[in-house]
Amino acid sequence: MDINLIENTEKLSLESKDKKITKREDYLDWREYFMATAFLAAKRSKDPSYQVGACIVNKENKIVGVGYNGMPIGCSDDEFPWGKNTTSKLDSKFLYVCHAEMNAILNKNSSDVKDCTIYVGLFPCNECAKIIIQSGITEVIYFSDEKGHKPKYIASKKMFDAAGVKYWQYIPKNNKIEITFSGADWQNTSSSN
Ligand SMILES: O=c1ccn([C@H]2C[C@H](O)[C@@H](COP(=O)(O)O)O2)c(=O)[nH]1
Ligand SMILES: [Zn+2]
Repeated sequence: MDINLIENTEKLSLESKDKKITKREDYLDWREYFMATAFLAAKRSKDPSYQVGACIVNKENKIVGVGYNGMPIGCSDDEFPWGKNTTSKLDSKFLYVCHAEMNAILNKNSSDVKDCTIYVGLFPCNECAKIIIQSGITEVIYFSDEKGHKPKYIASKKMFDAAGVKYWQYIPKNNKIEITFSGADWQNTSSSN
């Protein structure tokens, strides 16, 4: 083989080995990751009208609790009611459903949730606001405030303001985050080693 060709091939392969590999840039940032976790949890909800998820995060960016709105343990999703406008209040979901925020707090895997942030799909109602305040959570990041005009939700804001709990609306960078189970994503980018 031509000696120049061999030298050039070796030089080329050295150059490609030395090329600096940089990090991926399209990774989820922390906030996207936590709000997406709340949205994923909401997919577990059986409520036909609102599926709400919540994700609690500590100061070290560790998830310490996740929850969604659902019937209490032992109360069958098939036997307890999901309706709202029922003749008897006893037959409506309102008396039974555990809210996402309450479930996330009760599901905590740490000793407490003091100074944590809660990510929620829907701004918390007054009952959840009370539990959030009493649990020591100091920040609420919510996606939708579509019930914000209702007295319950106005009461939440009054309580958060009085208790010094910060709250603000999350505006997503991406409208969609896709999860592909096939693994094709990394097969296209990994090296042959
Ligand atoms: O702070 C909240 C407020 C509401 N939810 C849940 C409870 C219900 O399952 C739905 C709301 O349904 P409506 O039909 O609008 O009453 O959302 C919650 O988890 N956390
Ligand atoms: Zn609530």
